[in-house]
Amino acid sequence: MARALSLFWRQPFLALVVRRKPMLCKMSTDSHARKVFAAAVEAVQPNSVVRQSIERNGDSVIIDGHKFTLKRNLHLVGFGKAVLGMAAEAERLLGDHLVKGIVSVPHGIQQTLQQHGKDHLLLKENCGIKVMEGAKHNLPDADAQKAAEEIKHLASELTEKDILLVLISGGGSALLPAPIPPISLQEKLDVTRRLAAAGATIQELNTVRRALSDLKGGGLVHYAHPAQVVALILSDVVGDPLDLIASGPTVQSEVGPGEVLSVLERYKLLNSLPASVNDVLGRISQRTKGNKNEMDESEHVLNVVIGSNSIALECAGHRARELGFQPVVLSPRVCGDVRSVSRLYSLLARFACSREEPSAEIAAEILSLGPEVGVESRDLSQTMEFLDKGRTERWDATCLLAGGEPTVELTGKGLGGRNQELALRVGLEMSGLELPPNGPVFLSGGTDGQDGPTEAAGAITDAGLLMEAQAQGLDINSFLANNDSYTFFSHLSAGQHLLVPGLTCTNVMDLHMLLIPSVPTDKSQPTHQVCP
Ligand SMILES: Nc1ncnc2c1ncn2[C@@H]1O[C@H](COP(=O)(O)OP(=O)(O)OP(=O)(O)O)[C@@H](O)[C@H]1O
Ligand SMILES: O=C(O)[C@H](O)CO
Repeated sequence: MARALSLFWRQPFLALVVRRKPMLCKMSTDSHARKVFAAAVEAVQPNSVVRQSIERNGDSVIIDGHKFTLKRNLHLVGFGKAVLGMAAEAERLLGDHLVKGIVSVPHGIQQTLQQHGKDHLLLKENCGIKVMEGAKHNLPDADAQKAAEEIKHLASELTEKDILLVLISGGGSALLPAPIPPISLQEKLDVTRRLAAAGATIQELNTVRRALSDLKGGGLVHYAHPAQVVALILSDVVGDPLDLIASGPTVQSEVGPGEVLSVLERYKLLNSLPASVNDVLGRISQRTKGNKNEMDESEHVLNVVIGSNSIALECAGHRARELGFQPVVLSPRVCGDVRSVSRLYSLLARFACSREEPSAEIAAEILSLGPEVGVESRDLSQTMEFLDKGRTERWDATCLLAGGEPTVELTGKGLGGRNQELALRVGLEMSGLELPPNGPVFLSGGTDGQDGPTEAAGAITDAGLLMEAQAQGLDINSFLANNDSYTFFSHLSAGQHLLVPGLTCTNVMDLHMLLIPSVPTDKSQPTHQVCP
């Protein structure tokens, strides 16, 4: 068996320190999962990521190893759901050199932050940064368009002596709408809505948005030229692609018209586009990419990712270690259909908890899922190697962490989100397996604190889910068929499985966690743990 597995694993064993701690019961594991999730969210708070990325040194500032001289020449713009807290911290650190600023933030956010006691993420009155709220329900609207116009105006007045600090986070696309004339805001919105409804990914959506917008795809840099542009980015896209996060206003788009047209064709929109959109797409086809102006403009830009899913996973790992788990990070790029993703986690649970050597078939199935769920074979192999070591060396507990953004194909009309649906599916799949009764526990949560249109961020499940649901007269499969995971978890055990952290003020996609207890390899040993 070991030989069979070694065919799949090419990476050397990781050096590990094995510690002995008391075995965990399921209730405490559940609370540990919540603590680890909280640490992940804490690591990517907008104010702390900005604080960590800006080094102030008298009248100069160092960002990502680059030094800039401050001479009352700093201007600030921002757009995105987490940008207010980022701007508040930037103002605290650099406010004495700030000339003017404008941030475009979600409708109602200031009031919400106040109500949640998050005053440290709000800007002081008269601080020189104008806060413009818009994009109700995450959709571009006239208010967001006005903010985009003011941001464009601010950028276009800058000279080579100026620095433009650009704060970017998820939701930035809707908060910076600047359709290229003659496209109207409504026409642009209709195109993106139809693409989204047809199942286009965020990469595809933003490929099209960039082509129809004056500020996206490097447009903002164009207006700010010749000023120095420094963009601090909180990433909410798998793989942190600079040109796609908030549709890349500070990154010259390398994508030609062919790619834009092929997205529109893929979702059968090509023959039903408004004349204005066809007009703009036609003009883009004639524009030559990589011309001298664009190269000059790019030389004045520094783009830095200051917060991401990887950073959240790293800090989650530290917290897990403090709580007595051996952490292992699978990948920050988990995506694909929620069914394949749930299959992956239930297989990993089975693999880790096997009382005998796990079979080569499980390992092979895990590896075969890789391409569907966006995880490299190397990462899967390393993780299995780690889990196998934990199993054979009888570690007290292991914490497998991953992140990303799976997708749900909506077929029902229920209330739920991809995290709750994933947790429900993993719980259901684990219920059919022979697993120790004290674990594993699975958590899936959106780091923004909101999973789909629900007040929960996600849910926590384990192998006892099916029995628990049956005892309470809840039929998991009918809830799943109706995409009604939130309703299911609200009814189950008075909502105890729901993860409800409230407003987190950040967003670096989702976090997945599998907490795996120590598994006795000797069959004679009991597996039941009693909670104190
Ligand atoms: N009833 C449901 N069950 C399962 N998934 C759902 C349901 N309703 C919506 N979703 C999924 O939730 C996702 C939208 O979630 P959410 O509102 O958390 O946005 P998001 O993708 O995290 O965007 P943002 O980064 O802007 O917050 C969509 O992918 C959608 O398929
Ligand atoms: O604003 C957007 O385009 C999405 O949140 C991805 O960054």
